[in-house]
Amino acid sequence: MTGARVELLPVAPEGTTPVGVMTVAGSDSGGGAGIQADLRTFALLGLHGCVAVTAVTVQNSLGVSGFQEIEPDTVAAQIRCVADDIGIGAVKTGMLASAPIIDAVAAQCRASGIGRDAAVPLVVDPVCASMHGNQLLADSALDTLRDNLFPLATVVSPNLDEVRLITGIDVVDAATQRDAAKALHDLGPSWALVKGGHLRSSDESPDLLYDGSEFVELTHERIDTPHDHGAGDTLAAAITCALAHGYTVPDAVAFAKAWVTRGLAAAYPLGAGHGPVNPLWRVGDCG
Ligand SMILES: Nc1ncnc2c1ncn2[C@@H]1O[C@H](COP(=O)(O)OP(=O)(O)O)[C@@H](O)[C@H]1O
Ligand SMILES: Cc1ncc(COP(=O)(O)O)c(N)n1
Repeated sequence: MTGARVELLPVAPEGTTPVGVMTVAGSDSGGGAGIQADLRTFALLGLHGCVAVTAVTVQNSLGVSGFQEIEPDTVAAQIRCVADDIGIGAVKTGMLASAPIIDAVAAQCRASGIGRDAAVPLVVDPVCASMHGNQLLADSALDTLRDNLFPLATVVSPNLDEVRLITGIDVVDAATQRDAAKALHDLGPSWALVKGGHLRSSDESPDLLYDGSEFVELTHERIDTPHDHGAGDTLAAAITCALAHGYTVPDAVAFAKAWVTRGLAAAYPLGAGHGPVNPLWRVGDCG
């Protein structure tokens, strides 16, 4: 299957330093989501990707059978040492696993000038569970996520299950999607993005962005594929790349939406379960 043409980001000439971005996320041993998905998008969009590992998941195409968290101080130290030396154009968070890790990440972001009121934009993808339903964030961490990380975010990007956990709102149509965007925005991010990937009632994939005054609707065709592992990570990673290039949030999300849709159109089977969103189409495009 081929998808629509995507306008790409500028690429640094050979031998010059590309724009840098960082993901603060969990490792997916199956290579479909988490850090592996983020780095794939960072690289294929021509950015230099840095990583703060939060957890190591034991995961394949069928699900997550366990994970080991990284010490909160070690997570924060990874952010600090990269910010102090390499510099970062934007940061994305994904799986954060626990309240102590969220607290450490939020404190380090404040200290390193990362966040909505600082120089470096912060994309918070509040990963709570895998697409297979395996829990990736402790229930006890939801309050910390809402109170300590959301107010720092330039944009938050929950899927509909995460919206329900965070706001209590069950999004079933355009009206409840607006209610959810308002409730998320009330938690303090500059922009709230309510992803409509799980709204299976239409032949579109409607996402809704809100900054407290303006709603921006971003809709693309729905791709008919079971291979959508890592879609949320890929979207948030591409938003992060575009923000690092200086895009506004609505332009960054519009760019990322086209990127993830193209990756879904190119998705491939893997193992016995769900294959990943596939930015590797870009390699063929280059050759
Ligand atoms: N089948 C699909 N076709 C087109 N876009 C999709 C499809 N599934 C998800 N998306 C889009 O991919 C992005 C990630 O959405 P979603 O699947 O809701 O996130 P998550 O992976 O966090 O559950 C969103 O922009 C959503 O609209
Ligand atoms: C390490 C890690 N991070 C994020 C996800 C969510 O991705 P998905 O919703 O596609 O399972 C995941 N499964 N694993």
